[in-house]
Amino acid sequence: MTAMIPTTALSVNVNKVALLRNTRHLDIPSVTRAATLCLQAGAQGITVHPRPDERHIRAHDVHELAQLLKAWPDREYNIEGNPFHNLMDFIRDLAAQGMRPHQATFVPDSEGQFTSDHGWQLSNHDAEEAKRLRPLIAECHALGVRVSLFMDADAQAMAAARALGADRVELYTEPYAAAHGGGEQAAQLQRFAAAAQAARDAGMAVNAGHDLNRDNLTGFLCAVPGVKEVSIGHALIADALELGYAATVRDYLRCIRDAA
Ligand SMILES: CC(=O)[C@@H](O)[C@H](O)COP(=O)(O)O
Ligand SMILES: NCC(=O)COP(=O)(O)O
Repeated sequence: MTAMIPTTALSVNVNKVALLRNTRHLDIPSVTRAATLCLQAGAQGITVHPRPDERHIRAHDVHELAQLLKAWPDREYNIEGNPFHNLMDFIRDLAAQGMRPHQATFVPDSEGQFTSDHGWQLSNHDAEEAKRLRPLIAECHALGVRVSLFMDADAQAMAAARALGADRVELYTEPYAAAHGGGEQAAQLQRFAAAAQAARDAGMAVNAGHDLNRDNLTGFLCAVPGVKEVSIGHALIADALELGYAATVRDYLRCIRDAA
């Protein structure tokens, strides 16, 4: 099946399928089967965030999904994680085996972090961290892998992200999701729109993710036009428990289309 190319690509994060699978030694539910069903339903990509504690995605999942994505040449594989922990090893291994991901999303999580809750802080006092990121971004580029930096919606920080060589930023959308439906929603959307514009002005494309769902996705994309990719996991997999993968993915694609 050929995926439609909407303005915004949907990358399904399958972490939570692995989380459920890991509670037994039976290999169900299958992570690769979940990814296949999402791709068959039209998702434009698959995302994983292999955390160092392997609470959900494990090393073999990263490799099996890379193998699977080879059979879907018009779809993208996005691997998220902290490049100072385990992420670079995955990227180097996959590239050495001819299965490089399309995109690496660098996330500043600590080892064992509950879930991602902030983007990179690239202000002057963290110059040391920025210095360590630059060569890793260059290494990804040399391997043919696009780099996206996970960032708070701070317009002022976008030039610094670009100066490190980032191709994209992924805007951390939890503050918008938490404000959705309340008095702060409009102000949050303004912040995100300004940050997205600043990123584009600096020469980067914009991704978004964290706690996006069927209720808040269309509103976000209407207020923040031009987002290249949304990566969605927790809510989408929860919806799939009720609706099935295919119906769920189709409904998220509808949410994206409704914003176009
Ligand atoms: C960077 C980001 O927002 C996602 O990777 C999110 O953190 C998913 O991770 P968990 O599924 O471990 O919560
Ligand atoms: N980059 C965000 C992601 O992959 C999924 O986040 P969530 O939908 O699980 O909150």
